[in-house]
Amino acid sequence: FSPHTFHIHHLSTSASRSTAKGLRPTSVLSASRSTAKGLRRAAWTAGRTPAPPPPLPTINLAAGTSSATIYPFGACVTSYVRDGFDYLFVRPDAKLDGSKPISGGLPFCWPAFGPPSDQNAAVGELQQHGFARNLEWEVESSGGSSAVLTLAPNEYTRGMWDKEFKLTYTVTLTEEKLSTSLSVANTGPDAWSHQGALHSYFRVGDIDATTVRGSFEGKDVLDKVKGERGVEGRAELAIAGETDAPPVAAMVIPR
Ligand SMILES: O=P(O)(O)OC[C@H]1O[C@@H](O)[C@H](O)[C@@H](O)[C@@H]1O
Repeated sequence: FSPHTFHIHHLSTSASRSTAKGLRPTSVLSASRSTAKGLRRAAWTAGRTPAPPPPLPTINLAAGTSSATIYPFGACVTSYVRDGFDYLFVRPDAKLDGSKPISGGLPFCWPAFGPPSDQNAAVGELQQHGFARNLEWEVESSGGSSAVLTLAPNEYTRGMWDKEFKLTYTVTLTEEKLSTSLSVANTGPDAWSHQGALHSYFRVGDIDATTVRGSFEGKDVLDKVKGERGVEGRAELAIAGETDAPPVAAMVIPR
């Protein structure tokens, strides 16, 4: 068994009530890209309301022989074990101390997915992936096989994004299935646009035997490894090397 991982972005936008979905696999980052990412992340986390001191608290769910682990930090499900197999993957270099978002499991990108852009009605200059992954969520209820977590604005979010909202994330485990549901409420008087993406890390047993099917064909993609835009010609993706090519439409809600 050799563990590999790929991300799958389940992405939706709500700018014009349209939705966009994108699937994007990736593997190991090159050193220079990783360094650049680290610097951007450090700038982003400076000034954030601190996470609780490590070790971060976790919520453990159980249903029969299945189990799941959730970090209220980022409302991130980091483990889902069924029949002895953990379907989720946490990157070996992931930080689990609140110093940066958790790179693993089912992290949330909200209220933005793509990088800062003056073309983007939803996010403007907001940091790529938004701020929901950077914050400790409230645990509204937890026990046995389900948990409900919420996130509301604070000084940190208002400093970047002056919108009023309430996010409610419900995680439910049964012996056969893990279900997650995110509800986004606008609690203020003004309309706003946003994007939400589950930046999922799945564990796979054999990357050479893995393909990802989705509505990729004909989509403009930004190939971040090659540093160029292109059009995806395939409907089913095999992973032959480092892959980081999100669909362009998923990254920006046009103004
Ligand atoms: O924030 P994380 O979980 O470390 O994920 C980072 C990845 O996020 C993706 O959205 C980007 O396309 C990648 O370039 C980047 O490496």
